[in-house]
Amino acid sequence: MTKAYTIVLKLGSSSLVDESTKEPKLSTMTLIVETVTNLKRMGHKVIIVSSGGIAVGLDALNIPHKPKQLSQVQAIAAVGQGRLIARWNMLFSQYGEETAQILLTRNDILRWNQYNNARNTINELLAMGVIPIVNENDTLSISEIEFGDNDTLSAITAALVGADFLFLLTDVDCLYTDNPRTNPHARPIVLVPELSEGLPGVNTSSGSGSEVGTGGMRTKLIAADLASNAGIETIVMNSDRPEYVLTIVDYIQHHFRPSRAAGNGSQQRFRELQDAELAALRRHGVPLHTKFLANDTKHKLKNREFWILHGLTTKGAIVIDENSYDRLLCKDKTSLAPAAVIAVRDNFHELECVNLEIGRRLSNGDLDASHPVQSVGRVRSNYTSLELAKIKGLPGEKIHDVLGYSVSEFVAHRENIAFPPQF
Ligand SMILES: Nc1ncnc2c1ncn2[C@@H]1O[C@H](COP(=O)(O)OP(=O)(O)O)[C@@H](O)[C@H]1O
Ligand SMILES: N[C@@H](CCC(=O)OP(=O)(O)O)C(=O)O
Repeated sequence: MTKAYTIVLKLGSSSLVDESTKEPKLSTMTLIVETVTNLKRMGHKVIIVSSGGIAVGLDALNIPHKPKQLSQVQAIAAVGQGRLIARWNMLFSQYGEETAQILLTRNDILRWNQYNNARNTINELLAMGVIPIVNENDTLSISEIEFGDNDTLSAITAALVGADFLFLLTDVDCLYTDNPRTNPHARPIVLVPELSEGLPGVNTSSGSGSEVGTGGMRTKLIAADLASNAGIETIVMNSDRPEYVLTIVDYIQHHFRPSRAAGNGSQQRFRELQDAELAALRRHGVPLHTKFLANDTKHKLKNREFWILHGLTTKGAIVIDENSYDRLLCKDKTSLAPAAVIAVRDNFHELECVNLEIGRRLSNGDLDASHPVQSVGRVRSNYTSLELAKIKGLPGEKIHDVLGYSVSEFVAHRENIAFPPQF
């Protein structure tokens, strides 16, 4: 291996804790520590996203099942997170490696400078040779500010630091056509060139396979989609042989020739793609895993766009007309004027992140309720929903006349508008 990569390794709870006894899987953790140490010695930078705080807390407090009450879960996480990080520390210290704990909620990346601070801190740790270990701050997290699952958090972390690879280590070998725990006929999916085209014949609806996991394969697909949008390749693999991370990185670098342009195609084409890649894996002695290819540079989101689309929680919606949307998309990149706005939905404060939707305008200027609206992107609005309801449809110069003040002639400045990659 020659090129130095930045690699995010996400470990699910079921990989770190026995799902029934809740006892630590120390042998797996040791293998992970060895793998991370080896990757570091090869010149790669590694960030761990470690689940397991709640599962470890359940074990420490002798509580058999995760309670429903939020405050109890938060208390359990406070106990478990300390133990979890102590375990990682103890194992890494055997190899002379230093670790750092980073606990995040969406509140911590609410402002652009906070998001950048988080990046700077992680980069500084990497430069110091320290291994950052990230988890959601479950003790303080409530639904409004939570990432919800560590698959999503790991994708956001990977995008934050501009990683090359995101490895989701879990308790199955790869993505299958169906849950392999319940369907013995489920077939492996080893290559996904284009997640946005959907996955013909793949069912991930059964959720988590273990009592300690969150989200199952569904949240891994969401994470892969986010990472792909940020230009990061995602790999789903089994955590029982973490040293295979090295084999897989080596295979991707030296043997795998991605052809994302081909897309997934029809169900028949998709199956052929799987057969061809399975044969290649066997030929090169590479273990089963799923590769989700990344968007190319042209279709990859810039940092700030990623932050607006995926880092921030969204409230309400601003509905604009199609022509205004086309103007926002075009190359000269205009800002969003109040004249474009047809309707405002739900309540939001200024500079909160709001869904941007397109709808049809009736001749009286109102929204045509008989026509479906379509979500197209997100904006950070300069005005609250109440203010916008008063100034919608007006030219920017009229804002002062109506409100008695004007923060800006635009509803949202260009830098606060983001769209998913356009293919
Ligand atoms: N199509 C599928 N392919 C593979 N696994 C699936 C699929 N659908 C559901 N699953 C379940 O997803 C589980 C992995 O997710 P999860 O339990 O959340 O693990 P982790 O704790 O590693 O995040 C598997 O154990 C499996 O039961
Ligand atoms: N933040 C939580 C884990 C949440 C989560 O997504 O769990 P998992 O599906 O096991 O990766 C914890 O530390 O217990």
